[in-house]
Amino acid sequence: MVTKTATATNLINVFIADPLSEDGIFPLRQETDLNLNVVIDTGLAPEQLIEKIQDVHVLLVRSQTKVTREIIAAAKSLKLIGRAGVGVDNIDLAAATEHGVIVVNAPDGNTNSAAEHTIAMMTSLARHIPQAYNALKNGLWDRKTYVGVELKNKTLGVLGFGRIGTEVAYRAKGQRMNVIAYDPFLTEERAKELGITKGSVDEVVQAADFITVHTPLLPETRNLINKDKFAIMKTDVRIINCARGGIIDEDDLYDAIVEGKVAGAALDVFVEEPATNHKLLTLPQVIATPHLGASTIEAQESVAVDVSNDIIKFFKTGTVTNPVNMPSIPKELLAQVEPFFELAEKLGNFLSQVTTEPIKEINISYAGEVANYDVRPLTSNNLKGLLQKNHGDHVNDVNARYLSERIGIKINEHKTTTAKGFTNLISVEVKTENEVHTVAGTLLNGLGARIVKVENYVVDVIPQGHLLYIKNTDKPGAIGRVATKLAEKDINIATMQVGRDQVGGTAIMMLTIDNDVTAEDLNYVAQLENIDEVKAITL
Ligand SMILES: NC(=O)C1=CN([C@@H]2O[C@H](COP(=O)(O)OP(=O)(O)OC[C@H]3O[C@@H](n4cnc5c(N)ncnc54)[C@H](O)[C@@H]3O)[C@@H](O)[C@H]2O)C=CC1
Ligand SMILES: O=C(O)C(=O)COP(=O)(O)O
Repeated sequence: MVTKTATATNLINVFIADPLSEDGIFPLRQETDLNLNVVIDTGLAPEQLIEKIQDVHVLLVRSQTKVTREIIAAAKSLKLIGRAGVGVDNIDLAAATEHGVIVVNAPDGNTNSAAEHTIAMMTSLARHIPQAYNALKNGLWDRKTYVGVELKNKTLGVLGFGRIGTEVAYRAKGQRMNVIAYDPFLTEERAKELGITKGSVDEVVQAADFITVHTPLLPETRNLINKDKFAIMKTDVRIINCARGGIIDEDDLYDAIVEGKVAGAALDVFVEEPATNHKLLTLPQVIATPHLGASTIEAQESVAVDVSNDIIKFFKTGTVTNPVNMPSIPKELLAQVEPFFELAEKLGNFLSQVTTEPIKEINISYAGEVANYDVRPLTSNNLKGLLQKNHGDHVNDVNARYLSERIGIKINEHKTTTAKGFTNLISVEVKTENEVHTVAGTLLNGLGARIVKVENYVVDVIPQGHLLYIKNTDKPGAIGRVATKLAEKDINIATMQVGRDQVGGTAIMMLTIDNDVTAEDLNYVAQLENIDEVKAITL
């Protein structure tokens, strides 16, 4: 993933809107190559935040700050939103993508803390520790009310078997529990390897004595546990939610506890937070913490270090380690496709300057070695180049595909192994209502990028600097006349390539020139005999 980077001298305003570990943001504090201006201002109301982030390039949050569409739209200079944690349900990802703002999170840093908190909550729930503690603090030595249940030999149902779900399962096995889990990505082999059982959602909730959820909050996981699921659970089941409020239907959970189906629930998260006045908190069977799953010194330091490092990496290299709103490019793939990024972008850029009507369709063909790779990042770069003419800096890898589709461009990618004598060849064709244009480029071993075909003509042009694209009728004298006219305008030709379809037919000239040309210069050349079209292209 490569996007436009700020230069080292640019001031980069980093705004921290939620409390982060000071040790965790140490990488930002000690960064000297970048000109970072770090401001910490937490607990702001949305209107205050909107006012303060107009010139902010990076917004750093945890789960409290809701990064809404309005906030993203107000932050005109925003390039990156960093989430010091896992869940990004507090960030409007669609709005971020549309605005070309990359979102990064810290997926690994709080896994252990969240898993430990889940186990602590399960144990507390089984043994009524918070209730007993509360009674004793109030002077009550009550040993009868707080008789608990053991974990040993009980079945723990885990819904969502990602990082945290897996860590919870390891620990539950240490408590000698049986584990049954559901996750769309959990395979039979993996389950076997871990000594757990794989089941469907219904099989999990039916078999379990304790149920813990560890999915993200998504449209598909909202109310994953609802009254239909409570209906098929064992009586006296215990429920734990240290993931997100909303995965379990709160009203249905309340009813299931009151009806005596559910023996108790341990909740770290709620649909509305802060949840100080929640009806579930009135039930003695419910124990709760105020979203503390990730609140350890270690996790907070770790997640803040991870996002801080990603911010620095982004502004230095244009790449990030943990992107959320675009596919992450694995290291090996990045090494393979990165050399083609610039070529792909320039081919798109070239076509945007040749085309005079709105583009309706783009056909990108990858041939030779490059066709063996996942070429989606290259297509993004190509589209970025294509849209830059009209969208300028606003288009980047994050939103190039989205913006192209939004303006109705049909995107087709093809792969073929035959590259017509080249090791690699990227050919791009754009179609408008009345026009079709093509360009193809390659990377020459040790020599860099070359445009090797424009329309149907074979050329050999370095895609850099100022180019003139001239269409003419293949008649003697055309080349000389163009050269003379340009010289009259003090425009120096660095290189010139010519091609034609047949003797006396249509021909093209591709010139690289040392300086930019004005519209008047172009007209001057266009009026020459046998010259049909003159276009200036800057790459
Ligand atoms: N209470 C707290 O402070 C914390 C809460 N969390 C929450 O925990 C969630 C999980 O975190 P990780 O394990 O690190 O994420 P993860 O991405 O490693 O795992 C999530 C798993 O959920 C699975 N999943 C998605 N849709 C599903 C569905 N419909 N049914 C079953 N499984 C489904 C995914 O396949 C994935 O394996 C986060 O999204 C976040 O909301 C995370 C850290 C701290
Ligand atoms: O990482 C997550 O998803 C969490 O829920 C942690 O939230 P927090 O950063 O503690 O507000």
